[in-house]
Amino acid sequence: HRYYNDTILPDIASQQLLEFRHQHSRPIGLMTKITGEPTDIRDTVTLNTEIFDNRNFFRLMSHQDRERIPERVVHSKAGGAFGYFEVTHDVSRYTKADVFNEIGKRTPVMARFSTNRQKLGGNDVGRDAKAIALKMYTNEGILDFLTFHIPLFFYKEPMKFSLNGHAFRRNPQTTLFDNIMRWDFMTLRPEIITSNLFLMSDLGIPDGYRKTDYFPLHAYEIYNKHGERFFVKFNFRTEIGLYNLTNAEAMAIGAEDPDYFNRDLYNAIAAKKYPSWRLEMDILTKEDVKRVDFDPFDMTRLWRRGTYRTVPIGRLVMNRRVDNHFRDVEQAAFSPDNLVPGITGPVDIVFRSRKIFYPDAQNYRLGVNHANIAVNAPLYEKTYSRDGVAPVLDNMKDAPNYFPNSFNGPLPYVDEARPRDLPIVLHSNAIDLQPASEFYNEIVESDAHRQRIAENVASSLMSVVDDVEKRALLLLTLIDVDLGRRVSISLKKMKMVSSEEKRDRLTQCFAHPSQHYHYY
Ligand code: HEM
Repeated sequence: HRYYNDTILPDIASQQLLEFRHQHSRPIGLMTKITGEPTDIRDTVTLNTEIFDNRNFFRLMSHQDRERIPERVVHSKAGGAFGYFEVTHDVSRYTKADVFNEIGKRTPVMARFSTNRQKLGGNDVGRDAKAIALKMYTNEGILDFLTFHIPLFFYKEPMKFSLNGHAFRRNPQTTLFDNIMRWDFMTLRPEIITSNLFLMSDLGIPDGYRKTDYFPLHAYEIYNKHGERFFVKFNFRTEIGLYNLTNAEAMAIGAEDPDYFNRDLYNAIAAKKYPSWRLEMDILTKEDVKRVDFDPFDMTRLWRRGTYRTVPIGRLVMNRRVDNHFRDVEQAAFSPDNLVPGITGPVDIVFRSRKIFYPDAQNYRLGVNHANIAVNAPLYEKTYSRDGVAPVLDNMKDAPNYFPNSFNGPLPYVDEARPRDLPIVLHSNAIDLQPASEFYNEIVESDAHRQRIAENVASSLMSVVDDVEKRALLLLTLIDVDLGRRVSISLKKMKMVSSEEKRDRLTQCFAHPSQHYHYY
């Protein structure tokens, strides 16, 4: 705690303005219009003046009208930081990617830490997928990893992005999170249940962005300089350890400080407790892929233990706060398709659709030249793309704008090692509850944990109509009879609460919408 006059400032984040004044003992310069004209002090007020003659007023106000750009359709709320990635192990046997070769090599990175279902201004501590979007400024271009803190994805049918997104976000009339919508959709598309059981478990609310693992989820194809290919899943393992919040802790924190995750990230870096992760990859060879008895490209399931080997690659360390959130975090544009030689990328249908939709969203949100915004810019770039809305930077000046040309415009190179064909992956559309059952029986470590999952599920079923509830109980029983039984008993107990108490609960739950809505 620091004192300022009589005010106690609770943490480093609250001292940001004091820090600024500490660094600048005098005003940092003359105030100007955005065109640079110095502002006369008479133009800083309009009272009793002719407003149209004010040389400052219109530029200032019309700029404010345009301060907001569209928020991301998902992962709207976030914090960010800069840092580096350092190679600790030689993985050149598996990939020729320059960024992962040469022990000790450091690559600058930027990360955006977000929560999936909250809008800007929402509550960080919701029971929700947390994410890191990581941008590596490598010598061979930008390499992005978009990750979730749970190790599998909601669905394998990309069309579900929009429809699942609607069902799990806000009711279009009430604007509330709506458990009927969620359970209706989930029971009609049961593959979504596995990732949601993860979210209902103790792993569902990590204690801040630093204290959890992150997974890019897809099986990526990578190749070495001899053209040999491997299929890998990358994992970012937190070095500080896994810590989660209980429902009660999350409720209490969320009521006090909905920005708990962003505050923790900011304060930790300021206090030099740098968040860090070990990057490793689980590897299957081409032959393994043919041999295993599950679909390794299906993002709704985990690779079965014992079928792959894990190899460490390096360390990710976030050691610098962003100076300006809008400039560096809101304007950041990530795409899983930002890849480098040595990493061909994922081959599944979800990835193939993501390739299209990230640049599409960013062309809308930031404009077609979003790669020219400082935070997105690669170390080196020479293209034949031209013009469009700002920023165009030098727009490749007077270089030829067509290709091929005989006038020394930029030339392509030959990557001898790059595989010539991509594997074609066809997925089964059968409903497979095995991943959910595996999670419940093999990954969840104790009966007490199974009981907490059942109670979280039951709590979310409290406000669901009978026919959907029946379908949900049937689905849970099909996953595992014990899960169905536990949820059913918990639900009955919760419903037996006297009607007066029940009214109180509901009142509370509306007063703290996070209890039944955000937390699921
Ligand atoms: C069909 C599948 C998916 C589609 C169509 C999709 C689409 C999108 C879109 C349109 C955005 C907003 C981009 C922007 O405005 O800059 C976004 C953000 C994001 N997505 Fe996905 N997504 C999909 C699956 C996934 C998966 C599997 C992951 C994680 C492994 C993921 C992680 C993220 C993250 C972390 C962000 C936030 C990026 C940021 O911080 O700017 N998404 N997604």
